Amino acid sequence: MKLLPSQATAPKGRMPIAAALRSGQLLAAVAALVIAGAVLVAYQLLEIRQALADGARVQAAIVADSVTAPLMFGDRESAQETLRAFRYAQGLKAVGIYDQDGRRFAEFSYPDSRLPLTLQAALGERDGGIVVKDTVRYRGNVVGHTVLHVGTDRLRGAMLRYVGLLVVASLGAMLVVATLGRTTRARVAAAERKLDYMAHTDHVTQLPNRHATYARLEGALEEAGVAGTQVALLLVDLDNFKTVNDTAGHAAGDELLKKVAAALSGAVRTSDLVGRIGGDEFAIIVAPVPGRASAVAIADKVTQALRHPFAVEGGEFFATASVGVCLYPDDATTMSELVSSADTALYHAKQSGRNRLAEFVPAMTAATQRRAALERELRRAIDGGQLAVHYQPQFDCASGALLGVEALVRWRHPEHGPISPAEFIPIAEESGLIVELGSWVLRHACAEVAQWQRAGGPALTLAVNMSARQLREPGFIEDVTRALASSGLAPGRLELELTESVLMEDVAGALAFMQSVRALGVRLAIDDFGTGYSSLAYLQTFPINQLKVDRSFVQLLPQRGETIIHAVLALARGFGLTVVAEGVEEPRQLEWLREAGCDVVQGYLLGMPMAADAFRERFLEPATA
Ligand SMILES: Nc1nc2c(ncn2[C@@H]2O[C@@H]3COP(=O)(O)O[C@H]4[C@@H](O)[C@H](n5cnc6c(=O)[nH]c(N)nc65)O[C@@H]4COP(=O)(O)O[C@H]3[C@H]2O)c(=O)[nH]1
Repeated sequence: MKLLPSQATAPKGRMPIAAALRSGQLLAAVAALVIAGAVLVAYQLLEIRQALADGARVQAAIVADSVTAPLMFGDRESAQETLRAFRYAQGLKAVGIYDQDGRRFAEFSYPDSRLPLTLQAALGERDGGIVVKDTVRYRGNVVGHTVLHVGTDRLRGAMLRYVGLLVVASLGAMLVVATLGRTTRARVAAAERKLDYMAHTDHVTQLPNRHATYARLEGALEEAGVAGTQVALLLVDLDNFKTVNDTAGHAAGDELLKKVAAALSGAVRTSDLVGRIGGDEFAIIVAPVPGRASAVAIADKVTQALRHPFAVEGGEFFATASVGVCLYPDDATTMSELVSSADTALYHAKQSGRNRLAEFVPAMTAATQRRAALERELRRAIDGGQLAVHYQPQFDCASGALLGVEALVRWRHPEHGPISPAEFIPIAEESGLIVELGSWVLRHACAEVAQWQRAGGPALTLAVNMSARQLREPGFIEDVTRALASSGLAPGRLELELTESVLMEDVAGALAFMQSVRALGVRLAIDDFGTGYSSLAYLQTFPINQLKVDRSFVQLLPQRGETIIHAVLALARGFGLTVVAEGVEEPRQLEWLREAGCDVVQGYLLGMPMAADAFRERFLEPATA
């Protein structure tokens, strides 16, 4: 299944930013409007009430000024006439005049708002309205009082209009805010979707990235745990992706990855998930899977899908893959265990030759752990003085004279004791440590062999093994030059041994490398000859000096293997090369080789690989004594 990044990633229980923003903004806007509205309404209420009271006070004062005479002369009619002018006054409920003793003298009022008979009662009576009083004086003496009673109906009406206006204004403002907010939110949501996509998608292949793939695996395991079903995890590692990147460039590498992603997606069902979890590593999750046989069948389909060449800019490339298969819950019960077991199976698939698939079996774990530990410790061993070079003598087959030595690296682990090069050299090759290790062996052996000669020993040829990785290392030729210069060993005394498979991996590269080596005057030999698949035509092209017949042929002698060795010897003579037979363990093998005309011999019969001191003692000191 192509994982939709948004699906894969929306974390449970978390509100997306846009939604949170939307509800938060709305609440804040409503709260702000309610508070501001309440403050404005309260303020307006006080203002209007104050204005009504002020107006009533002015009117009371006017009445007081105009009723002095009627009061003094007891002219109720004139007073009444004066008050009648208030029939047009808006909001007024009653206006009255009281004499100096506080008795009602005259009044104008509406029927339901009659003023009481006494001033005291009139001042006490408010009925929610506003009551104001003024004093009527004549030459400083109080002659009466005026009282005005103003209703608050107008106040209510004004407030209702004001609140209505406020609500309309607020709704308008909210509409504007909502329109602007919708645009902002749409932008935020789009940015959020983009971020989410980028965070969970591999930008080269557009497949779910490592994070999204493992999130999906976690979900699949949870579901399988509940439903009681099985999940298969397939880890797919491209075999030679680095070479494509190195030789054709990163653009071609990216294009190849895209095509591989499409091929993988095409090889599985749409309900399965394909993700890219590393540079050249993909993961396939099949959930649910009926059983182990189905998982292996899918893995097989995946390797088949990558068996054809892919056309990318810069040529056609093979992107064969190794696949590790692991099943939940049979092989692992947790996600990390499942991933690590699938990784172990992948490692074993690679070990057993590329373009393979391997199912996880528990026995794999111990071997892989040891390998990982050895890789870690080998790094320390190179600088930590745990390595040594041992020397195995090589002799002239006819005369028996010592001609040279082969340098063979040894690792004495502080806890595990000696570890075989057959175990740690492949680890060093895979991890790239071989570059550092090989250059240490080269420097060390050149210095030691040159020193023997300076001490009076014979001029020996030094054979040093080389791995494919060193051949591709740009600084290797400088390493050789430096080792020769610092040791003083003559270039013609150094011989680099390359295996057939190393040469055939990249013929053009190997040829260029060999020409640079030969230009230094250093010799070249093909190691383990006969075990690879060298085309004889290349023997003519490669500037080599010597063939080393593999010990598996020598050990068949004298009853079997004769034909092959005769053929090798004839071939070498034809091309002007010398032949070394390695692995000579028995006198009759030596005898046979001598009679057949082999040039050089090496093997336990003639001398085991030994430490420098032991070698000097046995082979050099008699000569220098
Ligand atoms: N059965 C038998 N074996 C014999 C006899 N004579 C020699 N041998 C063994 O055969 C191997 C010869 O080395 P190789 O084919 O280059 O194979 C080497 C070589 O490929 C690699 N190697 C060792 N040292 C280095 C090194 O410094 N650099 C690199 N790149 N590879 C190395 O490790 C391989 C194994 O090395 P060793 O364990 O030292 O094993 C050595 C040596 O001890 C014999 O008569 N009988």
